[in-house]
Parts: sequence; C-alpha cells; structure tokens
Amino acid sequence: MLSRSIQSSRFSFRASSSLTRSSVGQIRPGRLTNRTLATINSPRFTPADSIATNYRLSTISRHFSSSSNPKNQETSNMAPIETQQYDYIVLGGGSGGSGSARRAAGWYGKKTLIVESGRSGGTCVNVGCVPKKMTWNFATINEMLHIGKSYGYDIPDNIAMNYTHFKNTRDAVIKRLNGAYERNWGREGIDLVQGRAGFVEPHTIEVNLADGSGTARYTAPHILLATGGRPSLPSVPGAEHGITSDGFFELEELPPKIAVVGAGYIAVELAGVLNAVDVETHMFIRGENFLRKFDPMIQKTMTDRYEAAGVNIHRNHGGFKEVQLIRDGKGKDRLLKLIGHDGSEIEVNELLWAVGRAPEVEDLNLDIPGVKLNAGGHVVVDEYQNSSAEGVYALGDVTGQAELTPVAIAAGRQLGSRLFGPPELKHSKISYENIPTVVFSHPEVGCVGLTEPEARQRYGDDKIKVYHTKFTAMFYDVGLSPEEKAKNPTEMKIICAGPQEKVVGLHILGLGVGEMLQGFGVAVKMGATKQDFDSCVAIHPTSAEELVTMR
Ligand SMILES: Cc1cc2nc3c(=O)[nH]c(=O)nc-3n(C[C@H](O)[C@H](O)[C@H](O)COP(=O)(O)OP(=O)(O)OC[C@H]3O[C@@H](n4cnc5c(N)ncnc54)[C@H](O)[C@@H]3O)c2cc1C
Ligand SMILES: NC(=O)C1=CN([C@@H]2O[C@H](COP(=O)(O)OP(=O)(O)OC[C@H]3O[C@@H](n4cnc5c(N)ncnc54)[C@H](OP(=O)(O)O)[C@@H]3O)[C@@H](O)[C@H]2O)C=CC1
Ligand SMILES: N[C@@H](CCC(=O)N[C@@H](CSSC[C@H](NC(=O)CC[C@H](N)C(=O)O)C(=O)NCC(=O)O)C(=O)NCC(=O)O)C(=O)O
Repeated sequence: MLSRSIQSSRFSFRASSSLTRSSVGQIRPGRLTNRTLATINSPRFTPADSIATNYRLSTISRHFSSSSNPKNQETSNMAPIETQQYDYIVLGGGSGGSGSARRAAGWYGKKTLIVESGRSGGTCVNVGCVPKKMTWNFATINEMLHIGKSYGYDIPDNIAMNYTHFKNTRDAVIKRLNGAYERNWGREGIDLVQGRAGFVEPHTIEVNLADGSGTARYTAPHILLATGGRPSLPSVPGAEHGITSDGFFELEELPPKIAVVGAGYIAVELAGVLNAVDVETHMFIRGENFLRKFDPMIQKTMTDRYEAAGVNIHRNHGGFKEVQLIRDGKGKDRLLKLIGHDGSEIEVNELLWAVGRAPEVEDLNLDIPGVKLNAGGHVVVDEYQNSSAEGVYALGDVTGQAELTPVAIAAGRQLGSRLFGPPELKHSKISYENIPTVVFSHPEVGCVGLTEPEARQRYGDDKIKVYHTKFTAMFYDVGLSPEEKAKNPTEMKIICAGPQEKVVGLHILGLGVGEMLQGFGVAVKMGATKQDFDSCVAIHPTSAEELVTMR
C-alpha cells in the first residue's frame, strides 16, 4: 500500500497540525475489475480477502503513479493531460461522501472515486461526533464518581485523571477508524485520491495531490459535493490566539480556566465536558439563555442547570473587542486576556470559539459548472440534492441542511440509489421532517419535531395541547440532598396538535435521554398520537415511562 505523508496544509484549522503529522495519506487511483467486485460482494468475502484486495489496489496505484501521472507525462513528452473517466466522483470522504460512494460502488457496481483532502472519515470521525462522544464519556465518568460517593462508595475527593493518556488513547481509536474507512472503500471497489479538488470544466475536476507530486484530472457525468464545513472565527483582533472545536481535540492538557464563546451545540457540549472535569468554565452568550433554537423549556432549564453545576454563564454578553496573548504555552502555562466591548477584562488559560461553522467551498471553482450558493455560502440544492448545475449534486454540511452525520449519510445513500439504482428508486430522497437530534450536554437533551412556539405558529394556539413533566430521576434519589437533587432535573414536553392529538414535538432532557429518543423518533415519524403513546405499557422504573403516562 502506498503511504505518503500529506504536505498540503493550506486549508482550515483541521488540515493544519494534524494533517502534517499524519501518515495515513494514500493515493490509490485505479480500479477493481468487475471480477474482483463480484468476489468482494459475495457472502464468502472475508477480511483476509480485504487485505489481498488492498494489496492489489496498491499495485495498480504504483503503476498509475509512474506511468499515468500527468505531471510525469508533461515533463517527459508534453503529452496532453490525461483525464481518468469515472461514473461517479465524490468530493469529500466524510459521512455524506462515504455513504453515497459506498451505495454507488458497493450496491450498484459503479466506478467511483472519492477525493479527500484531509483525514478519511471527515469531520464526524476526526474532529466531531466520535472524539466528542468519547470525551463526553470521559467527563461522565467523573460525574459518576462524584455520585458514587452518595451511594456509599469510598471514593476519594481528588481522584487524579490523566487527560493526556485519554487523549492519546482516543487518537489511536480514531486512527484505526481512518483505516477502517479506507478498508471499507477498498473492499467496495472505490478509488481514493488524497488531495484538494476543484473544477476545471463543468464535469472535470483537478486534484492538487497531497503528496506534492502534482495534479491529476478526473471526469464523470455525476459529481457530488460533500465537502462539509469548518469552524468559523469571529473578526476580533487576536482571535487566532483562541482555538475552535478542531483545536479542542488537539489539546494535550486541560487548561485550568477556559472561556467558551457561543451558544449552540458545540459551545454547550464542550463547556459541559470541561465543567464536568473540573475546569473553571466561563460561557459567554449573547442572549439570556443558550441553545436558543431549541424549545424554551430546553433553553431555560439547561442554562440554569449549567449555572447550578458551576459553569460561569456570562449572559447578554456584548462580545470581545480584543484578545491578547499574555503567555504562550500549554495548559496552565498559557495565559490570554480577553477585553470586552464594555471594557471588562478576564484572564483565562484557553479561549474556545464556538460561534458556528462555514461551508467548505473554497477552491472548488463552483462558477465553472455554475453551482449557485446562498447568502451563507452554502450550496443551493433541491429536495433531490441537485445543485443548480446539471450532473452536480450536494449534501451534508456544505448545504447547511440539518448538519448531522446521519442526515449526511442518509442523503448520500438516497442519492446513490436515485442515480444508480433500479427504476423504482428513481425518486429516492431523504425526508428532512422530524429528524431526531441529541445534544450531548450535561445532562443530555433530545428533540424531535417542532418547538412549542413553532407548533403554535403552524397550527394556532387553540389547536395545540402541551403535556409537561419535571422530576428527579430515581438514580439521584440515593443520598443526595434536596439541593443536589434539584441540580439534576429530568424534564419532558410532548406537543400535540389537532383533535387527534398528533405528536408534533417531543423535547426531553435528563439522564439517558440520548438513548431514549431514537425509538420515540420512530413513533413520531410514523405519525403517533398521544393516545398511541398512552396505549404502550410503561417500563418501570425508568425515566422513559413518564413519556407514556403523562397527564
Ligand atoms: C465538534 C463537533 C461535534 C459533532 N457532533 C455530532 C454528533 O454528535 N452527532 C451528529 O450527528 N453530528 C455531529 N456533528 C456534525 C457532523 O460531524 C457533520 O454534520 C458531518 O460530519 C457532516 O458530514 P459531511 O459529509 O457533510 O462533511 P464532512 O464530514 O465534514 O466531510 C467533508 C470532507 O470533505 C473534505 N474536503 C473539503 N474540501 C475538499 C476539497 N476541495 N477536495 C477534497 N476534499 C475536500 C474534508 O477534508 C472532509 O473530510 C458534529 C460536528 C462537530 C464539529
Ligand atoms: N450533538 C450533535 O448532534 C452535534 C451537532 N453539531 C452540528 O454542527 C453544527 C454546528 O455547531 P455550532 O458550531 O455549535 O453551531 P450552532 O449553529 O449550533 O451554534 C452557533 C451559535 O453561536 C452563537 N454565535 C454566533 N455568532 C456569535 C458571536 N459572534 N458571538 C457569540 N456567539 C455567537 C449563536 O447563538 P446565539 O444566536 O444564541 O447567540 C449560534 O447559535 C450544529 O448546528 C449541529 O448541526 C455540532 C455539535 C454536536
Ligand atoms: N452506534 C454505535 C456504533 C458506532 C459506530 O458507528 N462506529 C463507527 C465509528 S465511525 S462513525 C461515522 C459514521 N458512521 C456511522 O454513523 C455508522 C453508520 C450506521 N451504523 C449506519 O449504517 O447508518 C459515518 O460517517 N459513516 C459513513 C459510512 O457509513 O460510509 C465505526 O466503527 N465505523 C467503522 C466501520 O463502519 O467500519 C455506537 O455509538 O456505539
């Protein structure tokens, strides 16, 4: 297998330090034969076959590198640039790109190429869901250790935690996942080229190869934009002294004191983690509450709960006018001064910007195929993921539609089926209605459907009935004082519409709701009514039973 270090580092925070250190870069142009494809799709195909397949791919790659590399040709005999033909080119090997390419190649045998400029797996695997959830687990263990004392476990007050050990272990898991992605692609006959892609003709892309060997061109009748997004930085002098979520996952030591600016998923999740591992955490939010796109119940209870749990919430904050680096270094040795527009100052060991993400469209030369962008820079698509250019599609974060991994995967798979599947799948598309989502906060938040204000606006006040409950989960009943119990709320709201009381919104927060929501998501998706909920016999004793017994 060819293994080359990636030299390109011109793009985004994600690409910078992690990529230059990476050695996963592989350039594997070439294609499995139909015979090989048939073999790997057969039930007898085993992991051992996969290794053999990868070896074969690398042999083809070497051949390609020496004889077909356009740079070599140009320097030797000035022949015209060779363009490799594919059925399907996918720009971006993240959740959406991988899901779509695997459907096209693995299910329908289409000659498919993935171009990836960073680490295989994209945001979710490398700097998103996966390392975030592992870090949330790390923090949850610390919370449980504290609760364990109230159950009578003789747990010392200051148990040492080795964050560096955890970080290194987490990195190793992710490196393994990068390899798993590449093996999946190889097994399904997908070619991978590592480098930065951009259009040179409406159906032809050029890749700036990551190993620095030059460029290569590829053409296909169908090209998918699945290039995702990257964290935004505000235009504040000195903002670059802070980090974004990408930089958070690079931290080798925890800072004793941190400022988190932002009020969305990432700010709430990472501030929650930091507070739970005893970092002095200051959240700077522009409004009275965070998670302002969520139901008011979630906004208020969660913001109050964070404050009660020790997060310093700076509400209605007017923003910072300058960030000064006082002392460079790691962990406690780093010191920043943040100066507010109102003249206030705070010194912290780290600053985390979590103020949103921007679509990754630079260098794609989208004017060449004529792909339209909206005001936020996201690719405009119709309900079938068609862009404004014929044969060019987009999905996932680059479109700004429900920026969640399963959404990108589902949209990618549906598109693969629509383009390459049998006639009965020619209208395949994902439904963006009633997508369940969980914020991995402390405690977790889960939602599906409309918020109460949205439901009232859509159906009218007189058509809406709201069921609500707030209680302390039994888990916190043992040994905690009433004050401590109050700091650990579980709260649920069911929003129903019309005489049938169809459930149009479900909002839950508390211990375990992240696992609870998926099944209720199915019920809401099927159009369940409150009566359907109530007709399901409760499971006792669980928090979830409250959802089928609410009055
Ligand atoms: C901190 C964090 C936590 C998250 N947690 C969750 C969670 O718990 N649950 C959840 O569902 N979602 C979560 N998300 C969101 C989720 O990660 C994204 O919605 C998802 O990864 C989007 O997939 P995608 O395929 O659209 O893009 P990506 O996964 O970002 O993939 C795009 C790929 O394209 C590559 N690329 C970009 N430009 C080019 C180019 N010109 N040429 C070649 N390649 C290119 C990039 O390197 C990247 O690998 C989280 C996100 C973040 C940042
Ligand atoms: N668990 C999951 O499934 C996760 C999913 N994601 C996905 O990734 C997406 C991106 O996450 P994230 O980056 O948190 O973006 P979000 O859009 O969720 O939140 C960003 C928030 O930052 C606040 N903000 C914006 N500009 C500023 C500013 N200049 N100063 C202070 N605050 C500001 C805004 O809140 P306000 O208007 O209230 O000030 C805004 O809502 C999410 O929308 C989600 O789809 C990310 C993490 C986890
Ligand atoms: N849900 C379980 C499973 C964890 C899981 O999904 N593990 C992934 C981590 S990467 S997580 C990244 C994400 N994978 C998923 O979301 C899992 C896909 C789900 N099972 C489905 O079929 O839709 C993704 O981007 N997928 C793109 C694609 O499927 O092409 C894994 O090991 N993958 C290696 C492998 O599959 O070999 C859990 O949370 O414990």
